[in-house]
Amino acid sequence: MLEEKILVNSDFFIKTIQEYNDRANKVKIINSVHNDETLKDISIYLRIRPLMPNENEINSFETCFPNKNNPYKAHIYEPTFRFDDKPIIKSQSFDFDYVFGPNDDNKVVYEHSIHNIVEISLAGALGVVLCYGQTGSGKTFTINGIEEYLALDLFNKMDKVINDMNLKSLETFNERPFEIKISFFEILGNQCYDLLNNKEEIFIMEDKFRNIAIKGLQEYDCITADELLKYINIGFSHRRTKPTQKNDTSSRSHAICQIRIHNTVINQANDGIIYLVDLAGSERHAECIQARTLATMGLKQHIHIPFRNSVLTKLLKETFDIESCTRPCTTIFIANVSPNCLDYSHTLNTLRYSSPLKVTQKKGYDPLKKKEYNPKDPSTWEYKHVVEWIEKASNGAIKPEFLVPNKENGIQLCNIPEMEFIRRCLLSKGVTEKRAKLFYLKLWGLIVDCRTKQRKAKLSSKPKPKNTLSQDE
Ligand SMILES: Nc1ncnc2c1ncn2[C@@H]1O[C@H](COP(=O)(O)OP(=O)(O)OP(=O)(O)O)[C@@H](O)[C@H]1O
Repeated sequence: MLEEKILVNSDFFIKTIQEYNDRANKVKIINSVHNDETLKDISIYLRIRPLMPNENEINSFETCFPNKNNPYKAHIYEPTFRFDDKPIIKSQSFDFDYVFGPNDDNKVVYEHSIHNIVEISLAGALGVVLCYGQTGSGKTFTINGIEEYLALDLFNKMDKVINDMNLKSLETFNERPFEIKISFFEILGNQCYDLLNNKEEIFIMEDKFRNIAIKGLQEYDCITADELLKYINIGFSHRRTKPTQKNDTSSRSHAICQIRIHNTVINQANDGIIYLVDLAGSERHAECIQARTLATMGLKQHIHIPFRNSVLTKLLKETFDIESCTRPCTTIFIANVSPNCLDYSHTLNTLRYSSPLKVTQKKGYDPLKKKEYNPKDPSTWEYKHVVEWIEKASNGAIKPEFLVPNKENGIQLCNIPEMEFIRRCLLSKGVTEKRAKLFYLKLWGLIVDCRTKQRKAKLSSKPKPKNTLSQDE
């Protein structure tokens, strides 16, 4: 058996991989254009777990490593054999928005990749964290750890946000400006079950206005971080698991923790939502993410996003369907892998699948190149156009100095979450919450119209079959 042969030759492989890896770490980084500080629409991270004690016992060794000098690169080494049975190594490298190594604990993962989501969802945005990978690669370990830090962070950050948003100055301020509600459910094939309500069946449905609603789901109000954590732990303990060779408690379903943040001071605003998703292995959602990242890259042809094909992607439609999404949305995709030599082919699959999801711009695409000004497309507006639009569209009622105090351009204006947008509008004298909400919808009407026109234009420019992603199955 190949596995036995690999383990028998482990001394050779360990030594050779070490040499290869030392060499890979010495390669100079040229023109690396990563910027960790900016919160992108979609970020793709890799997490390599440590070897487990039971793997060490059988003489297993590591084949996947983060680059020591370039945190955006990972290397994988295939232990294999020549035709004459001589052991050899083949190496490959993959790029990510960041690579977490076996020594990075959940706190590091949380602080580096997730914590920004808390602030934006308190301001009304949508934040989605998806963990993906083969069985036993550390998905549940990661999402569980993130949930614990997030629960504490959410309650800690509330005071800061109340001050930053100046909520106390609003007439409608009350003692509990944010209500935090949690629900926890699992998706098993096309069926969904409420993990906080005796696994009752629930239904994810799309109404005729294409809004998604979950029928039958119980939500629990949490006053403290401890309460939030208590529900998270109950949800996890009720999840369907089955022992596998790799993992005694392998998950068979997607587990989704939904945290809804309702702002009681600015009632008109949509709630901020955080989804934490522990995925059972399936590639349908990754296909949607892939199509979604392509859709943001300025490609000429229309990219079809097959989000209606699974219950999960239907639920997370706003994440995937950039044309109908009416609020800022941030998605964090964490690919989890095992470094164990015996998991080599699964790990390579995950790397091959997830690394290209990272938004790599098309040749010749320059995100900094100025787009030609179009009064109907906010993404082309400079600050002066934003000011013009605010004054004209609000008949002078909303003061640009309050809505865009940092001289925001059109893209930045569209990225202001709803609650924050409404709050800024309320700083102009005489503006009511309802009027502020209508003004927000006016802006998003423009954005959606513009996206729809772009899609139609792309559709009419007849895509070449080899580049399209339009087959649903
Ligand atoms: N980064 C890590 N550090 C330490 N231990 C880890 C790490 N990642 C995973 N583990 C351990 O590895 C084992 C498998 O992890 P986990 O259950 O999270 O895998 P999984 O990908 O969710 O598997 P499945 O899909 O079968 O549910 C667990 O015992 C977990 O504690």
